[in-house]
Amino acid sequence: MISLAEALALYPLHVRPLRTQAAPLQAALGHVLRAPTQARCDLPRFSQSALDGYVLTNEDAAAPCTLTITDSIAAGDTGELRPLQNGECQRILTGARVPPNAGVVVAQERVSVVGDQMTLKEAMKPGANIRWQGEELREHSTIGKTGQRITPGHLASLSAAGIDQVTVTRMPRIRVLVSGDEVKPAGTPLLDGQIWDANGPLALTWLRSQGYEAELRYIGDTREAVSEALSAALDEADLVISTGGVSVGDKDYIIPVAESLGVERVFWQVAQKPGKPLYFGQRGDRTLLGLPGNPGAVLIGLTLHVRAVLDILEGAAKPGAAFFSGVLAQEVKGDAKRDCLHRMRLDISDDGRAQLQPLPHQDSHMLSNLANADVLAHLPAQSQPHAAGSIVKWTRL
Ligand SMILES: Nc1nc2c(c(=O)[nH]1)N[C@H]1C(S)=C(S)[C@@H](COP(=O)(O)OP(=O)(O)OC[C@H]3O[C@@H](n4cnc5c(N)ncnc54)[C@H](O)[C@@H]3O)O[C@H]1N2
Ligand code: MOO
Repeated sequence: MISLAEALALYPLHVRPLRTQAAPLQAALGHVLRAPTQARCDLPRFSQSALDGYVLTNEDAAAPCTLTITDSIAAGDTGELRPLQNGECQRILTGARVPPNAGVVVAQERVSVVGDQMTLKEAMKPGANIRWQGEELREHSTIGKTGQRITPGHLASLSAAGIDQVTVTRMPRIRVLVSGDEVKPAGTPLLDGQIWDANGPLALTWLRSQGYEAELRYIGDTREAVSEALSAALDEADLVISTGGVSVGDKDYIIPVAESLGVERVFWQVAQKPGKPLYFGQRGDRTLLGLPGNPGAVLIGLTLHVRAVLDILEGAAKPGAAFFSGVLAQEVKGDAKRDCLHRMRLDISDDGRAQLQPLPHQDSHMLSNLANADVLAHLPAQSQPHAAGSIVKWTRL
């Protein structure tokens, strides 16, 4: 058995990022950038007004004055601009280009206008209310680094800088195999000894919530069924996620069958609770994560292990779940041998402290507390209890 930290450290040593491809920007949301992107223009692209008002020279704006309004410039006007003369100003709208010798823009609320005469009542600071060309960034400067996952805001900033195509990893192909003779899809009538499926919905909707699509297959507990399904999945997918059948029971076929199909084991069994009998193996560039069947173990498998593998496949700079610190609100029993991953409620107090409220029903066959849980707290292996008030790491569920 290896520690959770050791398991997470092994993924980057074995999983290789998928090949890259050019993608139109709009299709790149949620993908990881695999080459830096450079702005194709200064931002702002040209010096422009920040307000609806009047544009004048710095000399005229240095003292109260009355000026003649000679021109009007709107956002989107592309014609030649007439330079300002002393004693003159121009009407200007937000986002419009300023004339070449513009000094300031004054908001229309701060002046009085009679006919074509504009009166400035008080002196203005040079440069006021103009968004200067390149003040945010310069053409060719980097606005996206290799390894960043593209968010809507990042995508918008790339678009504003003239980037319409980016280099990203293609989306990983994922297959989910839910094993167990007892497991039936929700809605199916059950016989004694059968249960409704939790792992299939958990895996598929977790993947969808992270931006991935996957195909799901149910497999019965025979060597032949497991072999046929695993073989097909390993042929088709970059990542195969199975649930169940990885412990020591008579019908736990996932590992022996995978290895008979050429999968090489990297590890089996991680000192984590829940989810101890987790399996990680590879056949060439294909990865198999065999998650233990208890739904609580699947939750940890997805949040920590699948997350890390997907991030590496996509070339993310910081693979794996992001952890933050919080204060444990109540004492929690320790486990001498395994790191515990507890589902908790996160409260941010008025003084800004992240308080973690442990929830009942943490056993690995239980999921009902997820109706109230926001985070997974990582409680390192220790025999003594985790004291109320101690600082622990947590990640979002
Ligand atoms: N002698 C030992 N027995 C077990 C050990 C051990 O170390 N020695 N480990 C236990 C632990 S810890 C876990 S976790 C489980 C994992 O076993 P498997 O991966 O083989 O999972 P299954 O036996 O197939 O299922 C476990 C449990 O989960 C239920 N299950 C399975 N699939 C679903 C599903 N899709 N939806 C809802 N529930 C599901 C299944 O009915 C079982 O109750 O092994 C322990 N045993
Ligand atoms: O590892 Mo199991 O998920 O503890 O019950």
